[in-house]
Amino acid sequence: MSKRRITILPGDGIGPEVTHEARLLLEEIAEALGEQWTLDEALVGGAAYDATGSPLPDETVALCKASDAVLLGAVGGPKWDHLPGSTRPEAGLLGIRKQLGVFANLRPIKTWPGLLLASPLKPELLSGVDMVIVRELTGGLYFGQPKKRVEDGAAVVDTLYYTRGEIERVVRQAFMIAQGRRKKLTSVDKANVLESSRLWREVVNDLAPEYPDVEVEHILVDSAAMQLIQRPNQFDVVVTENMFGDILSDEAAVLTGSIGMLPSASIGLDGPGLYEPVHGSAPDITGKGIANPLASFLSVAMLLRHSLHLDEVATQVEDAVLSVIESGCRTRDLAGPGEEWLGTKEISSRVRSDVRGRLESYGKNAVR
Ligand SMILES: NC(=O)C1=CN([C@@H]2O[C@H](COP(=O)(O)OP(=O)(O)OC[C@H]3O[C@@H](n4cnc5c(N)ncnc54)[C@H](O)[C@@H]3O)[C@@H](O)[C@H]2O)C=CC1
Ligand SMILES: CC(C)CC(=O)C(=O)O
Ligand SMILES: [Mg+2]
Repeated sequence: MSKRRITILPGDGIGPEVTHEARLLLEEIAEALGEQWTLDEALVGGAAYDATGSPLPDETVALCKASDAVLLGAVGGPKWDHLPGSTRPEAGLLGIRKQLGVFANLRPIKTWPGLLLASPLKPELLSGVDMVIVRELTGGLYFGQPKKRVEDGAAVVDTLYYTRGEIERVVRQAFMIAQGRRKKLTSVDKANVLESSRLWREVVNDLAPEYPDVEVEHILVDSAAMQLIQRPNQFDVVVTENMFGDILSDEAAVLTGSIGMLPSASIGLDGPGLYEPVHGSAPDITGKGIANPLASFLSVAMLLRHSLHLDEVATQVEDAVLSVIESGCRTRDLAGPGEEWLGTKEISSRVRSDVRGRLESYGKNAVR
Protein backbone atom coordinates (compact mmCIF):
# COMPACT_ATOMS: atom_id res chain seq x y z
CA MET A 1 0.00 0.00 0.00
CA SER A 2 1.43 3.42 -0.94
CA LYS A 3 1.96 5.85 1.89
CA ARG A 4 1.51 9.33 0.52
CA ARG A 5 2.01 12.42 2.57
CA ILE A 6 0.33 15.69 1.67
CA THR A 7 0.55 18.87 3.70
CA ILE A 8 -2.39 21.25 3.50
CA LEU A 9 -1.82 24.94 4.26
CA PRO A 10 -5.31 26.49 4.48
CA GLY A 11 -4.10 30.06 5.13
CA ASP A 12 -6.58 32.93 5.38
CA GLY A 13 -9.94 34.18 4.12
CA ILE A 14 -11.55 31.66 1.78
CA GLY A 15 -8.36 29.57 1.88
CA PRO A 16 -9.66 27.32 4.71
CA GLU A 17 -13.09 27.08 3.03
CA VAL A 18 -11.77 25.78 -0.28
CA THR A 19 -8.99 23.60 1.14
CA HIS A 20 -11.52 21.93 3.45
CA GLU A 21 -13.43 20.75 0.38
CA ALA A 22 -10.17 19.78 -1.36
CA ARG A 23 -9.24 17.70 1.68
CA LEU A 24 -12.55 15.84 1.45
CA LEU A 25 -11.79 15.17 -2.21
CA LEU A 26 -8.31 13.82 -1.37
CA GLU A 27 -9.77 11.60 1.37
CA GLU A 28 -12.31 10.16 -1.02
CA ILE A 29 -9.68 9.48 -3.68
CA ALA A 30 -7.40 7.73 -1.18
CA GLU A 31 -10.33 5.60 -0.04
CA ALA A 32 -11.34 4.74 -3.59
CA LEU A 33 -7.76 3.65 -4.32
CA GLY A 34 -7.67 1.59 -1.12
CA GLU A 35 -4.72 3.64 0.14
CA GLN A 36 -4.05 5.46 3.40
CA TRP A 37 -2.74 8.94 2.79
CA THR A 38 -1.42 11.18 5.55
CA LEU A 39 -3.01 14.60 5.24
CA ASP A 40 -1.32 17.03 7.63
CA GLU A 41 -2.34 20.64 8.14
CA ALA A 42 -0.03 23.52 9.05
CA LEU A 43 -0.15 27.27 9.52
CA VAL A 44 0.80 29.87 6.93
CA GLY A 45 0.01 33.54 6.34
CA GLY A 46 -2.05 35.68 8.70
CA ALA A 47 -3.31 32.63 10.61
CA ALA A 48 0.31 31.65 11.30
CA TYR A 49 1.23 35.21 12.28
CA ASP A 50 -1.65 35.39 14.77
CA ALA A 51 -0.70 32.05 16.35
CA THR A 52 3.11 32.32 16.33
CA GLY A 53 4.23 35.83 15.32
CA SER A 54 5.60 34.49 12.02
CA PRO A 55 3.74 34.09 8.69
CA LEU A 56 5.84 30.97 8.01
CA PRO A 57 6.78 29.01 11.15
CA ASP A 58 9.73 26.62 10.96
CA GLU A 59 7.44 23.64 11.71
CA THR A 60 5.41 24.44 8.60
CA VAL A 61 8.51 24.45 6.42
CA ALA A 62 9.75 21.18 7.93
CA LEU A 63 6.40 19.46 7.43
CA CYS A 64 6.14 20.67 3.82
CA LYS A 65 9.66 19.50 3.00
CA ALA A 66 8.88 16.04 4.40
CA SER A 67 5.77 15.71 2.19
CA ASP A 68 5.17 14.39 -1.31
CA ALA A 69 3.15 17.51 -2.12
CA VAL A 70 1.75 20.67 -0.56
CA LEU A 71 -1.72 22.11 -1.18
CA LEU A 72 -2.20 25.76 -0.22
CA GLY A 73 -5.41 27.81 0.00
CA ALA A 74 -4.62 31.53 0.02
CA VAL A 75 -3.12 34.09 2.37
CA GLY A 76 -3.68 37.71 3.32
CA GLY A 77 -6.46 40.07 4.23
CA PRO A 78 -7.15 43.57 5.57
CA LYS A 79 -6.50 42.43 9.16
CA TRP A 80 -2.78 42.15 8.39
CA ASP A 81 -2.33 44.97 5.87
CA HIS A 82 -0.69 47.25 8.46
CA LEU A 83 2.18 44.81 9.10
CA PRO A 84 5.67 45.44 7.75
CA GLY A 85 6.57 43.50 4.58
CA SER A 86 8.57 40.85 6.40
CA THR A 87 5.69 39.68 8.60
CA ARG A 88 2.80 40.17 6.19
CA PRO A 89 0.91 36.98 5.29
CA GLU A 90 2.17 37.28 1.71
CA ALA A 91 5.76 36.94 3.01
CA GLY A 92 4.76 33.48 4.25
CA LEU A 93 3.61 32.49 0.78
CA LEU A 94 6.72 33.85 -0.92
CA GLY A 95 8.79 32.14 1.78
CA ILE A 96 7.34 28.66 1.28
CA ARG A 97 7.75 28.96 -2.50
CA LYS A 98 11.42 29.89 -2.00
CA GLN A 99 12.02 27.23 0.65
CA LEU A 100 10.60 24.51 -1.60
CA GLY A 101 12.57 25.83 -4.59
CA VAL A 102 9.48 25.74 -6.81
CA PHE A 103 10.71 28.12 -9.48
CA ALA A 104 8.23 27.21 -12.23
CA ASN A 105 4.60 28.12 -11.66
CA LEU A 106 2.33 26.46 -14.22
CA ARG A 107 -1.02 28.16 -14.70
CA PRO A 108 -3.18 26.41 -17.30
CA ILE A 109 -5.91 28.53 -18.84
CA LYS A 110 -8.51 26.61 -20.73
CA THR A 111 -12.00 27.78 -21.54
CA TRP A 112 -14.89 25.53 -20.57
CA PRO A 113 -17.52 25.07 -23.30
CA GLY A 114 -20.31 25.52 -20.73
CA LEU A 115 -18.84 28.72 -19.33
CA LEU A 116 -18.28 30.82 -22.44
CA LEU A 117 -21.16 33.07 -21.42
CA ALA A 118 -19.74 33.48 -17.90
CA SER A 119 -16.96 35.64 -19.37
CA PRO A 120 -17.65 39.26 -20.32
CA LEU A 121 -15.79 38.59 -23.59
CA LYS A 122 -17.42 37.47 -26.83
CA PRO A 123 -17.89 33.65 -26.95
CA GLU A 124 -16.41 33.44 -30.46
CA LEU A 125 -13.10 34.74 -29.07
CA LEU A 126 -13.05 32.18 -26.30
CA SER A 127 -13.83 28.79 -27.71
CA GLY A 128 -10.78 26.54 -27.88
CA VAL A 129 -8.54 28.74 -25.75
CA ASP A 130 -5.94 26.44 -24.22
CA MET A 131 -2.68 27.87 -22.92
CA VAL A 132 -0.26 27.51 -20.03
CA ILE A 133 1.40 30.48 -18.43
CA VAL A 134 4.77 29.44 -17.04
CA ARG A 135 5.61 32.08 -14.47
CA GLU A 136 9.03 32.35 -12.85
CA LEU A 137 8.17 32.09 -9.15
CA THR A 138 11.18 32.45 -6.86
CA GLY A 139 13.08 35.43 -8.26
CA GLY A 140 12.60 38.86 -9.77
CA LEU A 141 10.94 41.88 -8.24
CA TYR A 142 9.16 39.98 -5.45
CA PHE A 143 12.43 38.73 -3.98
CA GLY A 144 15.26 41.09 -5.02
CA GLN A 145 17.11 42.99 -2.31
CA PRO A 146 17.20 45.79 -1.31
CA LYS A 147 13.50 46.29 -0.92
CA LYS A 148 12.94 49.17 1.45
CA ARG A 149 12.08 52.77 2.17
CA VAL A 150 15.09 55.07 1.83
CA GLU A 151 15.87 58.75 2.39
CA ASP A 152 13.97 58.84 5.67
CA GLY A 153 10.93 57.30 4.05
CA ALA A 154 10.74 59.86 1.26
CA ALA A 155 11.75 57.31 -1.40
CA VAL A 156 11.55 53.60 -1.97
CA VAL A 157 13.46 50.86 -3.74
CA ASP A 158 12.38 47.41 -4.98
CA THR A 159 14.96 45.35 -6.84
CA LEU A 160 14.46 43.30 -9.97
CA TYR A 161 17.35 40.82 -9.86
CA TYR A 162 17.73 37.67 -11.96
CA THR A 163 20.69 35.42 -12.59
CA ARG A 164 21.10 33.79 -15.99
CA GLY A 165 20.70 30.41 -14.25
CA GLU A 166 17.34 31.39 -12.75
CA ILE A 167 16.06 32.42 -16.15
CA GLU A 168 17.48 29.38 -17.91
CA ARG A 169 15.84 26.79 -15.68
CA VAL A 170 12.34 28.20 -16.00
CA VAL A 171 12.69 28.82 -19.74
CA ARG A 172 13.88 25.22 -20.23
CA GLN A 173 10.81 24.04 -18.33
CA ALA A 174 8.62 26.12 -20.64
CA PHE A 175 10.31 24.74 -23.77
CA MET A 176 9.76 21.18 -22.55
CA ILE A 177 6.10 21.88 -21.79
CA ALA A 178 5.72 23.37 -25.28
CA GLN A 179 7.26 20.22 -26.80
CA GLY A 180 4.47 18.20 -25.19
CA ARG A 181 1.79 20.58 -26.52
CA ARG A 182 1.34 22.62 -29.71
CA LYS A 183 5.05 23.53 -29.84
CA LYS A 184 4.73 27.27 -29.63
CA LEU A 185 6.49 29.34 -26.98
CA THR A 186 5.68 33.00 -26.39
CA SER A 187 8.18 34.79 -24.18
CA VAL A 188 6.79 37.94 -22.58
CA ASP A 189 9.12 40.70 -21.44
CA LYS A 190 9.72 44.45 -21.46
CA ALA A 191 13.01 44.32 -23.35
CA ASN A 192 12.51 47.81 -24.78
CA VAL A 193 12.98 49.23 -21.26
CA LEU A 194 14.31 46.71 -18.74
CA GLU A 195 17.85 45.29 -18.68
CA SER A 196 16.50 42.19 -16.91
CA SER A 197 14.16 41.63 -19.86
CA ARG A 198 17.02 41.97 -22.32
CA LEU A 199 18.87 39.17 -20.48
CA TRP A 200 15.61 37.18 -20.40
CA ARG A 201 15.21 37.50 -24.18
CA GLU A 202 18.87 36.63 -24.75
CA VAL A 203 18.49 33.43 -22.71
CA VAL A 204 15.36 32.39 -24.61
CA ASN A 205 17.17 32.93 -27.93
CA ASP A 206 20.27 31.08 -26.70
CA LEU A 207 18.21 28.02 -25.67
CA ALA A 208 15.93 27.97 -28.72
CA PRO A 209 18.32 25.91 -30.93
CA GLU A 210 18.14 23.09 -28.37
CA TYR A 211 14.39 22.87 -29.00
CA PRO A 212 14.21 23.19 -32.80
CA ASP A 213 10.68 21.80 -32.94
CA VAL A 214 9.36 24.72 -30.88
CA GLU A 215 8.41 27.98 -32.58
CA VAL A 216 9.50 30.96 -30.46
CA GLU A 217 8.08 34.46 -30.39
CA HIS A 218 8.77 37.45 -28.15
CA ILE A 219 6.05 39.88 -27.13
CA LEU A 220 6.33 42.98 -24.97
CA VAL A 221 4.21 42.68 -21.84
CA ASP A 222 1.93 45.64 -22.56
CA SER A 223 1.07 44.23 -25.96
CA ALA A 224 0.70 40.74 -24.46
CA ALA A 225 -1.91 42.10 -22.04
CA MET A 226 -3.89 43.37 -25.02
CA GLN A 227 -3.47 40.29 -27.20
CA LEU A 228 -4.55 37.98 -24.37
CA ILE A 229 -8.00 39.54 -24.68
CA GLN A 230 -7.96 40.28 -28.41
CA ARG A 231 -6.67 36.93 -29.73
CA PRO A 232 -6.33 34.49 -26.81
CA ASN A 233 -6.37 31.50 -29.15
CA GLN A 234 -2.91 32.30 -30.51
CA PHE A 235 -1.17 31.36 -27.24
CA ASP A 236 0.12 27.90 -26.38
CA VAL A 237 2.88 28.23 -23.75
CA VAL A 238 3.67 31.66 -22.36
CA VAL A 239 6.83 32.09 -20.29
CA THR A 240 7.49 35.19 -18.29
CA GLU A 241 9.05 36.64 -15.16
CA ASN A 242 7.42 36.64 -11.76
CA MET A 243 5.39 39.85 -11.68
CA PHE A 244 4.33 39.84 -15.34
CA GLY A 245 3.08 36.25 -14.88
CA ASP A 246 1.19 37.18 -11.73
CA ILE A 247 -0.65 39.99 -13.48
CA LEU A 248 -1.26 38.30 -16.83
CA SER A 249 -2.70 35.17 -15.22
CA ASP A 250 -5.35 37.14 -13.32
CA GLU A 251 -6.19 38.84 -16.60
CA ALA A 252 -6.40 35.46 -18.35
CA ALA A 253 -8.80 34.27 -15.64
CA VAL A 254 -11.43 36.46 -17.29
CA LEU A 255 -11.30 34.17 -20.33
CA THR A 256 -12.36 31.16 -18.25
CA GLY A 257 -15.31 32.89 -16.59
CA SER A 258 -13.84 33.33 -13.12
CA ILE A 259 -10.60 33.30 -11.22
CA GLY A 260 -12.35 30.68 -9.10
CA MET A 261 -11.63 28.21 -11.95
CA LEU A 262 -7.84 28.71 -12.22
CA PRO A 263 -5.49 26.15 -10.64
CA SER A 264 -1.72 26.17 -10.46
CA ALA A 265 1.22 23.87 -9.88
CA SER A 266 4.61 25.09 -8.77
CA ILE A 267 7.49 22.75 -9.34
CA GLY A 268 11.23 22.68 -8.80
CA LEU A 269 13.97 20.30 -9.81
CA ASP A 270 13.13 17.87 -7.00
CA GLY A 271 11.21 17.84 -3.71
CA PRO A 272 7.50 18.38 -3.20
CA GLY A 273 5.44 20.45 -5.58
CA LEU A 274 3.23 23.27 -4.29
CA TYR A 275 -0.34 23.40 -5.57
CA GLU A 276 -2.65 26.37 -5.11
CA PRO A 277 -5.57 28.11 -6.73
CA VAL A 278 -4.50 31.30 -8.54
CA HIS A 279 -6.98 33.41 -6.57
CA GLY A 280 -6.34 35.14 -3.27
CA SER A 281 -8.11 35.08 0.08
CA ALA A 282 -11.16 36.99 -1.25
CA PRO A 283 -12.01 38.91 1.94
CA ASP A 284 -15.18 40.25 0.28
CA ILE A 285 -16.79 36.78 0.28
CA THR A 286 -15.06 35.11 3.23
CA GLY A 287 -17.37 33.23 5.59
CA LYS A 288 -20.37 33.42 3.27
CA GLY A 289 -20.14 29.85 1.97
CA ILE A 290 -20.08 31.02 -1.65
CA ALA A 291 -16.41 30.66 -2.64
CA ASN A 292 -15.84 28.57 -5.75
CA PRO A 293 -13.76 25.53 -4.67
CA LEU A 294 -13.13 24.31 -8.24
CA ALA A 295 -9.75 26.04 -8.65
CA SER A 296 -8.67 24.07 -5.59
CA PHE A 297 -10.12 20.85 -7.02
CA LEU A 298 -8.28 21.44 -10.28
CA SER A 299 -5.12 22.14 -8.24
CA VAL A 300 -5.65 18.75 -6.58
CA ALA A 301 -5.79 17.25 -10.09
CA MET A 302 -2.44 18.88 -10.88
CA LEU A 303 -1.04 17.54 -7.59
CA LEU A 304 -2.22 14.03 -8.45
CA ARG A 305 -0.60 14.26 -11.89
CA HIS A 306 2.70 16.02 -11.14
CA SER A 307 3.58 14.85 -7.62
CA LEU A 308 1.72 11.55 -7.13
CA HIS A 309 1.95 10.40 -10.77
CA LEU A 310 -1.71 9.38 -10.73
CA ASP A 311 -2.42 10.69 -14.22
CA GLU A 312 -5.62 8.75 -14.77
CA VAL A 313 -7.10 9.83 -11.44
CA ALA A 314 -6.16 13.44 -12.19
CA THR A 315 -8.04 13.21 -15.47
CA GLN A 316 -11.08 11.77 -13.67
CA VAL A 317 -11.13 14.78 -11.32
CA GLU A 318 -10.91 17.19 -14.27
CA ASP A 319 -13.62 15.29 -16.11
CA ALA A 320 -15.84 15.38 -13.02
CA VAL A 321 -15.48 19.19 -12.83
CA LEU A 322 -16.26 19.42 -16.54
CA SER A 323 -19.31 17.20 -16.23
CA VAL A 324 -20.73 19.13 -13.25
CA ILE A 325 -20.24 22.40 -15.13
CA GLU A 326 -21.77 20.93 -18.30
CA SER A 327 -24.77 19.74 -16.26
CA GLY A 328 -25.47 23.41 -15.57
CA CYS A 329 -24.20 23.75 -11.99
CA ARG A 330 -22.73 27.14 -11.20
CA THR A 331 -21.21 28.89 -8.23
CA ARG A 332 -22.12 32.52 -7.66
CA ASP A 333 -19.04 33.86 -9.46
CA LEU A 334 -20.03 31.90 -12.58
CA ALA A 335 -23.76 32.50 -12.59
CA GLY A 336 -25.39 35.01 -14.90
CA PRO A 337 -28.11 37.42 -13.77
CA GLY A 338 -31.09 35.47 -12.43
CA GLU A 339 -29.28 32.15 -12.87
CA GLU A 340 -29.37 29.71 -9.94
CA TRP A 341 -26.15 28.87 -8.21
CA LEU A 342 -24.74 26.51 -5.59
CA GLY A 343 -22.71 27.27 -2.50
CA THR A 344 -19.17 26.01 -1.82
CA LYS A 345 -20.28 22.83 -0.08
CA GLU A 346 -23.03 21.98 -2.55
CA ILE A 347 -20.86 22.18 -5.66
CA SER A 348 -18.05 20.39 -3.84
CA SER A 349 -20.42 17.58 -2.97
CA ARG A 350 -21.61 17.29 -6.60
CA VAL A 351 -18.08 17.05 -7.93
CA ARG A 352 -16.91 14.62 -5.26
CA SER A 353 -19.85 12.36 -5.86
CA ASP A 354 -19.07 12.41 -9.61
CA VAL A 355 -15.42 11.56 -8.86
CA ARG A 356 -16.54 8.71 -6.57
CA GLY A 357 -18.70 7.25 -9.31
CA ARG A 358 -15.88 7.46 -11.85
CA LEU A 359 -13.32 5.83 -9.57
CA GLU A 360 -15.74 3.06 -8.63
CA SER A 361 -16.60 2.28 -12.22
CA TYR A 362 -12.98 2.66 -13.28
CA GLY A 363 -11.90 -0.17 -10.98
CA LYS A 364 -9.34 -0.02 -8.22
CA ASN A 365 -6.49 -1.62 -10.15
CA ALA A 366 -6.87 0.32 -13.37
CA VAL A 367 -6.28 3.75 -11.88
CA ARG A 368 -2.79 3.20 -10.47
N1 LIG B 1 -2.04 33.05 -3.55
C1 LIG B 1 -2.44 33.87 -2.61
O1 LIG B 1 -2.48 33.54 -1.44
C2 LIG B 1 -2.90 35.23 -2.99
C3 LIG B 1 -3.22 36.11 -2.01
N2 LIG B 1 -3.74 37.33 -2.32
C4 LIG B 1 -4.17 38.14 -1.19
O2 LIG B 1 -5.61 38.02 -1.10
C5 LIG B 1 -6.16 39.23 -0.60
C6 LIG B 1 -7.28 39.70 -1.53
O3 LIG B 1 -6.72 40.04 -2.78
P1 LIG B 1 -7.58 40.44 -4.05
O4 LIG B 1 -6.77 41.36 -4.86
O5 LIG B 1 -8.96 40.84 -3.63
O6 LIG B 1 -7.66 39.09 -4.92
P2 LIG B 1 -8.63 37.82 -4.76
O7 LIG B 1 -8.20 36.84 -5.78
O8 LIG B 1 -8.65 37.36 -3.36
O9 LIG B 1 -10.10 38.36 -5.13
C7 LIG B 1 -10.38 39.05 -6.34
C8 LIG B 1 -11.89 38.92 -6.66
O10 LIG B 1 -12.14 37.59 -7.08
C9 LIG B 1 -13.11 36.96 -6.26
N3 LIG B 1 -12.70 35.57 -6.02
C10 LIG B 1 -11.44 35.14 -5.78
N4 LIG B 1 -11.45 33.82 -5.59
C11 LIG B 1 -12.70 33.39 -5.70
C12 LIG B 1 -13.35 32.13 -5.59
N5 LIG B 1 -12.67 31.00 -5.31
N6 LIG B 1 -14.69 32.07 -5.75
C13 LIG B 1 -15.40 33.18 -6.03
N7 LIG B 1 -14.86 34.41 -6.15
C14 LIG B 1 -13.51 34.52 -5.98
C15 LIG B 1 -13.11 37.76 -4.95
O11 LIG B 1 -14.33 37.64 -4.27
C16 LIG B 1 -12.78 39.16 -5.44
O12 LIG B 1 -13.95 39.81 -5.85
C17 LIG B 1 -4.99 40.20 -0.47
O13 LIG B 1 -4.61 40.21 0.89
C18 LIG B 1 -3.90 39.61 -1.34
O14 LIG B 1 -2.60 39.93 -0.91
C19 LIG B 1 -3.98 37.70 -3.61
C20 LIG B 1 -3.67 36.85 -4.63
C21 LIG B 1 -3.07 35.56 -4.41
C1 LIG C 1 1.53 37.22 -2.65
C2 LIG C 1 1.30 37.28 -4.16
C3 LIG C 1 2.57 37.20 -4.90
C4 LIG C 1 0.38 36.19 -4.51
C5 LIG C 1 -0.16 36.28 -5.90
O1 LIG C 1 -0.81 37.20 -6.29
C6 LIG C 1 0.05 35.14 -6.77
O2 LIG C 1 0.94 34.34 -6.57
O3 LIG C 1 -0.68 35.05 -7.77
MG1 LIG D 1 -1.71 36.83 -8.21
